[in-house]
Amino acid sequence: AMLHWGYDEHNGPAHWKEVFPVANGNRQSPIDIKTEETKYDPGLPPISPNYDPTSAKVILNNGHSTSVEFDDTENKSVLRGGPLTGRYRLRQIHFHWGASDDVGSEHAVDGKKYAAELHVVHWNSDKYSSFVEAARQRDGLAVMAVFLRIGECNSQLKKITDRLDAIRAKGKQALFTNFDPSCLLPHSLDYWTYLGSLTVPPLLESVIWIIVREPISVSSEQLAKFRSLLCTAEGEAACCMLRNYRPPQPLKGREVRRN
Ligand SMILES: NS(=O)(=O)c1ccc(S(=O)(=O)c2ccccc2)s1
Ligand SMILES: [Zn+2]
Repeated sequence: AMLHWGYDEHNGPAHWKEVFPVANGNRQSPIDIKTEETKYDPGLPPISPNYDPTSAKVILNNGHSTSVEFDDTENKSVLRGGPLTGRYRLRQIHFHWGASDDVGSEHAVDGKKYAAELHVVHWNSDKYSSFVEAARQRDGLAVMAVFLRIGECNSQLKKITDRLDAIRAKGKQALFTNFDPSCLLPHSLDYWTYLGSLTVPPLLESVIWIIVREPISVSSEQLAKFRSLLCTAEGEAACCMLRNYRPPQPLKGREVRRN
């Protein structure tokens, strides 16, 4: 069976069930959102992110993606509203992309994949006392997803893509502060929402997904910088992080609501 999970032929999403049987569970993510089958819910309020730029700490290459990690020791940066009950504390943001611009997002919309997808990860700090505890609960995590489509250079995203050469190898991190991830959100925060899971091992079924419907732009050159990140540590034979998306999973009767 696979040694370390990844996105290659020998350790990719088709193999993950060998070590993480929940991969075949009833609320796996991502999904293909069939817009005609989504249900309008007039009771769904707007989502309201409220982030403090001083929460940002480091930018990291964890070998599977690049993430910006936030200080989540207090309720300084939280997401509330939408399908959520109470406050969900900002933990980290990260990205998914593909080997070419025509694929890369994890969620799809009527079978269409975007070039990449931003995930803004939060945990239920009103009900649980730690991220790790929350990650094991059905309502423990809330991930806001934003699609990236190929277009003009995204000046806000540039704050991240310009730092990637400092963290090329797996395990490398660099200081990254004074950053409010709201700057990456589109004008409209209209969304779809459904109950799902982490899209990476351990694939925990603890995520309330909030998929923002309006995409943001990214240039082809910016996206190429993500692909030049390495999945390997310094000193190891270099291997580029060409793709890191899981394909859509069975809906298994779940409802997708929209506001
Ligand atoms: N793609 S995703 O949004 O589902 C996701 C990937 C990784 C995380 S995590 O680092 O928060 C994390 C959370 C729990 C366990 C391990 C990592 S969340
Ligand atoms: Zn993700």
